[in-house]
Amino acid sequence: MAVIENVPHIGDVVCAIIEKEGLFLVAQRPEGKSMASLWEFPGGKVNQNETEKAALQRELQEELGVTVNIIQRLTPCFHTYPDFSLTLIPYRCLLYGEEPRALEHQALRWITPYETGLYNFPDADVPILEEYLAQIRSS
Ligand SMILES: Nc1nc2c([nH]c(=O)n2[C@@H]2O[C@H](COP(=O)(O)OP(=O)(O)OP(=O)(O)O)[C@@H](O)[C@H]2O)c(=O)[nH]1
Repeated sequence: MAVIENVPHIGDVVCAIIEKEGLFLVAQRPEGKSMASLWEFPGGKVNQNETEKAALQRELQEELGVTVNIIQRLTPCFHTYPDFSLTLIPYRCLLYGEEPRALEHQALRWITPYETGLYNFPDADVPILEEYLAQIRSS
């Protein structure tokens, strides 16, 4: 029997997989927020009348104080949590040179693809990580 999920949809959330010299950036969500201490890709909700790319650059300025070079949109992931659903839209990005600062996160880490298993990510990130890791392994 099909289960009908009846939770609010928060809309589109863009996130950035920022790469540097074979590493990529993960950011730890702050205490006191939902999914505290999980590691995520920096980003946030797309506002009305805002493009995905503009939202991504705005969020990265707010959270990390950087502007990135947006390289590639990966496959969006629609996911339902117990209390809300979202569409998480990932972009591969490169840095212009500035070093990201943890303006809103507990911590930032540059990790190798091999270290991914050491970090706990929100469930919506899992298929995104799988697609990204498959891409870089085959390149
Ligand atoms: N930035 C980001 N958000 C993610 C990821 N995975 C994931 O499920 N999310 C969820 O997407 C939403 C992002 O919206 P937001 O950035 O505007 O919200 P927020 O961190 O202030 O959290 P809040 O909704 O608890 O206030 C959050 O509910 C967050 O938990 C991810 O990799 N990056």
